[in-house]
Amino acid sequence: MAKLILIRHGQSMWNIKNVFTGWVDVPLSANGISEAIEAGKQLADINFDVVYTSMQIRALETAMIALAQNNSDKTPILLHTEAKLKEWTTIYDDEMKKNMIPVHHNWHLNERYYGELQGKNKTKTAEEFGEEQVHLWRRSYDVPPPNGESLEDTAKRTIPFFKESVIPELKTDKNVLISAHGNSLRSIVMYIENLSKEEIVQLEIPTGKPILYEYEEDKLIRI
Ligand SMILES: O=C(O)[C@@H](CO)OP(=O)(O)O
Repeated sequence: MAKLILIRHGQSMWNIKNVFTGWVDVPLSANGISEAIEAGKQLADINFDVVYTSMQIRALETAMIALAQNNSDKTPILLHTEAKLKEWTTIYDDEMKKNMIPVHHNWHLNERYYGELQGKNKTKTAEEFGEEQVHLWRRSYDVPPPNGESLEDTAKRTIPFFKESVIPELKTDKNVLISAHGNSLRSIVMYIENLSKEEIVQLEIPTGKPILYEYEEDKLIRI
């Protein structure tokens, strides 16, 4: 039975500083690296066939560090899409293909774009605009932060991508790892688990803790 694992990146350097990050490309903290190692140990016996990450370094680092703990002996290989890099990519023979895990990085999985809040301290922003307003910006489904994306806007890019790229892999019995972000993953979990606009407000996804699903008869069941 195909498995789908979602993981939010490990703690980033701006998670520690409590700063809105969104599309700012901040790396993992030392603690975030440890979280990715721990997650990788937990997933060590899953033989992954394909990996999807956002374009952001914290998600890529998390996937690669976690896979360094894997028992499968396959090599995760980042597939660049930029013209020159693609041109230089080797064509692998079947034997090599069996021993590699293609890693696709795609902006559709990027964190929710946080607009004018990016780079601002979360506590100070709540003091300035009020707890309630900031909570709406952070967790509601359809209230966008100033000049940023609402979760609904984020879902408009994550869900078509998930349906077009990830579901077909699961249908062909592939084990898939998605390494992404608190809110881009909230939109995906909302879709998979059919959560309402009210329920999604409550959903928090911690850093570096894998969420496991099994794909059976066109359904994803959390295990
Ligand atoms: O800053 C961000 O991009 C996100 C995730 O860390 O913030 P929030 O805690 O509001 O989901």
